[in-house]
Amino acid sequence: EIKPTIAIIVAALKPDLAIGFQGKMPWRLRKEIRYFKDVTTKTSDPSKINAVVMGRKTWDSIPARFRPLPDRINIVLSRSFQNETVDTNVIHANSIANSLSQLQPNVERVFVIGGAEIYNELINDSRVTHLLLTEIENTNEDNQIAVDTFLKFPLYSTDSQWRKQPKSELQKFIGSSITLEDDISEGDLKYNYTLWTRR
Ligand SMILES: NC(=O)C1=CN([C@@H]2O[C@H](COP(=O)(O)OP(=O)(O)OC[C@H]3O[C@@H](n4cnc5c(N)ncnc54)[C@H](OP(=O)(O)O)[C@@H]3O)[C@@H](O)[C@H]2O)C=CC1
Ligand SMILES: COc1ccc(Oc2cccc3nc(N)nc(N)c23)cc1
Repeated sequence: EIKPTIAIIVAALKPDLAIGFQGKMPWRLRKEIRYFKDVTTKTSDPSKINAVVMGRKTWDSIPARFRPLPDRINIVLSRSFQNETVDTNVIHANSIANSLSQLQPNVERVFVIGGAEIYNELINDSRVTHLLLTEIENTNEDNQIAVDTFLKFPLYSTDSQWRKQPKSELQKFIGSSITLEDDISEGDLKYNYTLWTRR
């Protein structure tokens, strides 16, 4: 059967690729959150739906009134889950493999949305072929951002198998209805959307 594309989607602060602080995101970037919602929700085939995969701790930290993330299948991973559909659009699974075997045929793309433990495992899973990384930079060295959680992604080493794609490839991947701005600034933070694929 056709296998859905599996993409990691994450926003990280360069150069150490920080993503969290005390269980939450270290920043709130309005336009970036809209990009996340639009990219993970939009399908090219209107009869299909996308899925988002997250760790149990990330699910637990979504306020109950805001979960499941709307208009997407929500897959939650926990080692203590059986593999079952627990609610409309909510699937419990104890491995990414099992969660993928439970997907209906109308799923177009699968997005891995966090958190740290899930990211750092799945970046090494060959089924993950795309990385949508929002690269954030702090333009104010006098105002350091508190972080305590990092991606362990081998992106910048010379022998890395991940290659940053040109912006045109990112635009193709997300579709022309989503506008890609460059060097977006919100407060002290400046960020760019990037697409990486395995070489
Ligand atoms: N900057 C960004 O874009 C994002 C940042 N984050 C940040 O990440 C942090 C949360 O990440 P983290 O604490 O690592 O938690 P996660 O959300 O990664 O959840 C971890 C849990 O997922 C389950 N799990 C992990 N691996 C597997 C596996 N192989 N099979 C089955 N279940 C598995 C386990 O659940 P159990 O214990 O039940 O077995 C584990 O405790 C927060 O700071 C959050 O803000 C999160 C998303 C996006
Ligand atoms: C607490 O629950 C959640 C925490 C983080 C999360 O993921 C994101 C939230 C907001 C913006 C996000 N931006 C990018 N590029 N990637 C993500 N995974 C994002 C989704 C749910």
